[in-house]
Order: sequence, then structure tokens, then C-alpha cells
Amino acid sequence: MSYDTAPDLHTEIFTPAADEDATADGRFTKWLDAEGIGFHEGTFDPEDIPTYLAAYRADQRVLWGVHDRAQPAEALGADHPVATYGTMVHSLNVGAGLVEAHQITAVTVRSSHRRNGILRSMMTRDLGEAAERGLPLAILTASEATIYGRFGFGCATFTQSVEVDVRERFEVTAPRTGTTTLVAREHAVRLAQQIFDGFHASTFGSVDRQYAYPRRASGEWGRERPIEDRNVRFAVHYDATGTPAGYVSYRFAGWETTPYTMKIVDLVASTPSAYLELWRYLGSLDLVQVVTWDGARRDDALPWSLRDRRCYSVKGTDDVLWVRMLDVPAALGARSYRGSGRIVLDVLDPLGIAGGSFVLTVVDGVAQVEHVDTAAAPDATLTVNALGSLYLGGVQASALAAAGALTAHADDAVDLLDTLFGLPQEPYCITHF
Ligand SMILES: CC(=O)SCCNC(=O)CCNC(=O)[C@H](O)C(C)(C)COP(=O)(O)OP(=O)(O)OC[C@H]1O[C@@H](n2cnc3c(N)ncnc32)[C@H](O)[C@@H]1OP(=O)(O)O
Repeated sequence: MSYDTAPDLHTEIFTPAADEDATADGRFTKWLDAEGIGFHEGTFDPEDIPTYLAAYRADQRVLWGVHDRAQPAEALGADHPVATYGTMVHSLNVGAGLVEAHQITAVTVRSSHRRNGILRSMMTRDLGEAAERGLPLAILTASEATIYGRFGFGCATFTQSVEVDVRERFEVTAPRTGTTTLVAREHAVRLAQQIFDGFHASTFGSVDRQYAYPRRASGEWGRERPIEDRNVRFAVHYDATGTPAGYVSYRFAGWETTPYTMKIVDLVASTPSAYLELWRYLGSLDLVQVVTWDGARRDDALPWSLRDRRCYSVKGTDDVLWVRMLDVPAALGARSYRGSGRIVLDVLDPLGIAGGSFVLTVVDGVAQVEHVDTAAAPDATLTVNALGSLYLGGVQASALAAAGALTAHADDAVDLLDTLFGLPQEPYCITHF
């Protein structure tokens, strides 16, 4: 598929095929290198292109490349795209089940072409088409928090960067259960996938992972190239029945780094006890003084299980998932809720994709959603961004109301939204894309 974006710009959209040209001259390699320019990465090693091609095919990625026919012949990569954009579909856990989410990734516009509306052109077209295809919502992880609000995305899930002092005073007080052990590399990819599948099925806010994830988690692929990273170790926790219930992969920061630090590459636990046992294991690694991780829950149980909770320091909070409604009845109807109640929401969407008035009726946690005539008096008016933030329960209606993103017209509207959308645990997404 291709179309003209502007007089000199031409957009090509393709899904890499089984017989896609994986040489340096092929459009796939040029697209990858163009994306690499946007994220300040080096060019790809030609040997790695077939592996990346297989991964992108497994993810069923759709790749957009904007070409500028008027580039100087001497320009770096004159025949490469000047802008990239990618999409794929993976499931998002919304409690009552999994919804298919339209994922947006690999958004780059070369510096020479920025602020000419290229991103706006790609994104408005793509969101409209995804809505027409019946996808209930779009999601992304953002490089900067200033970019995607204008396109209707709201920040919805968060993680924390933590540093845990694992010297003598570190002790997990929860009762010991099961066993945790290092696993040989040849079993690690399969176990990483199997354990993540269990986590994904049971974790509100989780997004299914792309092909590369279990490979990077296990060390089969490194950070820079899809070849073995010999510095990554992979340990699995087996519960009391012998079932793999969690894994942690980690890399030592080196003897030059003090205090001696172990960095968690990935940690996935499908039960709370598996999570604490993985930490008990990390705390038992000799010669390590500090363990760092950038993927902890904001409502992490670990400090509540430590003999000395001051071993645990929060170094920062990151937003992870940004959510954009494409079809409000489909998205709200798929989610599970807390309690019962009825509320009329007036959703404002400047892009004209998902706005309108909707009646949300929840009976014992199960929702019915109806698109109604705008004449119906709303109980609350909110931006489509605010609804994206509210959707997974990681941001409270009361906070959105205080921030001016939600206006209540009925006295109990904010309380009711806080109750209905509230969760016993925060939504938690450990998938970046
Ligand atoms: C999901 C992901 O892939 S996240 C990764 C995003 N990519 C990056 O961070 C890589 C580096 N940055 C870039 O490549 C580019 O600057 C992009 C892709 C962010 C923006 O592309 P552009 O084509 O310049 O954006 P475009 O001209 O369409 O701008 C659309 C609007 O967004 C605004 N905007 C664009 N980028 C930014 C930014 N980084 N910060 C604040 N506002 C921005 C523009 O001012 C414009 O606003 P307006 O419509 O109110 O006038």
C-alpha cells in the first residue's frame, strides 16, 4: 500500500513477507536503519537482519515509511524513509478478559523533516483506520510525555525504579516455599514464555509480549544484537508443586561499579509468593551489595515483607502504558468493575474518533455500555485522554477531576467512578514496545 503525504513525500506501508529482501538494499533493512537514526542507534549488522525479519514477521508488524523524493543525492540514506511508524496487535488484560489492542511503535521523524506534520498525518490516519477495523483501543509506550496527549492518549500504568540493599540486613520475612535455581540457557526461552503467559493471564494491565522478549530475558539475545549475551543469568522459581511460577534474569554491573550491583534484566512472577522467593534468591547472591530494577510495581509488596524496609529505595517512577479509546462501548464493555452503579459519561474527542455520550451500567462488576443521544444529561464530562487514564484503574477519577480533566455534574459522579474503576491492586504492565 502507498500514498502521497505531501507534494514531495510518499508513504509506503508494508508487512514484511516470508520472502522479504533481507539484504542491505531491501526496504526492510532501510526501514530498520531509519528507525535507528530516530532513536540514536547505530546501523544494523547485516548478519542480524534475517533474525530481526523473523521476529517482525512473528509479531505481524505493519511498517510505515515516509520517503522524501526531493532529498539531496548526498543525504545519508537518501533512499531510506525520513519517517517511520509501526503497528501490531497484542492482547491487553482488562480483568474480565483480554482485548485486542492496536499498538503503535517505532515513531520517528528525521530532524531535517520534523515539525512539518508528518507524525500528525500518520497517526490521525492510522487511528481512524484502526477504529474502522473494530479495534477498541490503541496503546503505546512514549519516549516523551509531551507528544501523545494531543492525539487523545492518556497515561494509564506506571512502574518504579528501585534499588535494594541486599547486604546483611536484607531478609524476606514471608514463609519460605518452593525452590529457586539457575536454569540452563537451552530451557530459558521456553520457561520465560511459559511463565510470562501465566503472569499475563492473571495481571490486570498486562500487554502480551513481542517475539524478542523471552529471547532477551533469557540471554539468548543481547541488548544490542540478537546473539547470546553470556553475562545474563536466568533463575526460575518452582512453587511447592514444582510448577515454574516466576523467573528473574540478571546481569552483574562489573567489579568497577560500587557498591557491587546486580541489575535485573527481567523479573516475572505469576504469584505473590513466587515474587518474594525471587527476591529471597537475589538477596542470597554473594558478593552483591545492591540489586537494581526499573520494573517494580508502584504498590510493590516487597518492602512489606522485609525485616528492614529501609533496604528498599524508590529511585523514580515511570509511566508505561498510554491508552487511547477507539470504541468506547467495546473498550468499557470488555472490562471488569467493582460493585454496581450507573453513570452517563460525555467523552470529548477533538479527533472525532471516540467521542459522544455513553451510559455505563455495572451490575456486580459486569458492564453494559450504550452510546446515547447527546441530549442525555451527562453525570460527568471528560476528555478522551482522561478516559484512557481512568480505564485501567491506575489513575483515580478524583485526581482527574482535581486536575480539570473531568467535570462532575452529579454529586456522586466522582465517588462512583472511583469505586467502579478502582482495583485491589494497581494495573501493571511490564511490556515495552
Ligand atoms: C510510540 C513511540 O514510538 S514513542 C517514540 C517517539 N519518537 C521519538 O521520540 C524519536 C525522536 N522524535 C521524533 O522523531 C519526532 O520529533 C516526533 C516523531 C516525536 C515528532 O514528529 P513530527 O513529524 O515532528 O511531529 P508533527 O510535526 O506531526 O507534530 C505534531 C504535533 O506534535 C507536536 N510535537 C511533536 N513532537 C513533539 C515533542 N517531542 N514534544 C512536544 N510536542 C511535540 C508538534 O509541535 C505538533 O503540535 P501541533 O499539532 O499542536 O502544532
